[in-house]
Amino acid sequence: MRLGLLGPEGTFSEMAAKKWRKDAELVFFDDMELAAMAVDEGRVDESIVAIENSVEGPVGVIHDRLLDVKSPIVGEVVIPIRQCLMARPDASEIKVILSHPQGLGQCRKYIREHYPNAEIRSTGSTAHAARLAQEFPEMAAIGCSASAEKYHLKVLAEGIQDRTANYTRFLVIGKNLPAPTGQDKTSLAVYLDRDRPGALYEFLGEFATRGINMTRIESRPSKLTLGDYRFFIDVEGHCQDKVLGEALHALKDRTSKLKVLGSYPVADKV
Ligand SMILES: O=C(O)C(=O)Cc1ccccc1
Repeated sequence: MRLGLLGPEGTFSEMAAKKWRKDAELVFFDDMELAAMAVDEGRVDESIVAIENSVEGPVGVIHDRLLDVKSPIVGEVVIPIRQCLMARPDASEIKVILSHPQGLGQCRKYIREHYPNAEIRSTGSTAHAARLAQEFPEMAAIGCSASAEKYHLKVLAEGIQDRTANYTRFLVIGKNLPAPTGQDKTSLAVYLDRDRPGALYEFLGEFATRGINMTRIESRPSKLTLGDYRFFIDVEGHCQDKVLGEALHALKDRTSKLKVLGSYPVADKV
């Protein structure tokens, strides 16, 4: 089983990948979008990508990318995120702080208070930041303690995220839709006619009237014009469940621009 993810070694994505599947062969990509597309391209059997964080919010590019990905979402993994600041053991004064935009966004307060004059630079991943900090003594990286170990860096501070409770949810993209388990979630993307009052209300009404619980709604720009959006919606249930199946059927009659991204078992609570 080949599992694609954001690299290099030592990312939070690797932590999530190991939680999802202990024995997979990990295939690292330079950015998450490449990992998201890798199943469609036949490079891997599954991919794992971050979709949202409890402090910093959605990973926009992955939402947008899911519109083109043909392979279904087959699972989700939630992991706690504890951010560390790390630098070479012989680090000089820290002039530059590096991390993935999600890492920087989760530690804004810490950076502002402790390194108000540092230059902030975003990198492809937290492990990529650690790898750079290994080369330059004036740089520090924000990432997980595993990457400090991996790149022989000293942890200068631990648990520096703005909120102690900090969780990231990852999606697994795979080849085949898993069978219903009774504890599932379905992810959808929809583009609605914005010039009609009540379009979203009516759309969501198909769930509400059937007693289907919505667990998430996210809007993303359609990229067509300003003020035009797509909605990413998660609801409880599997698309092959009777009631949700009926709701989806009714919705497909309402709009041709509905994509079922996948149905998958709800992640274990963390
Ligand atoms: O860069 C990483 O380590 C990732 O896997 C992306 C990410 C970054 C910060 C928090 C969660 C996921």
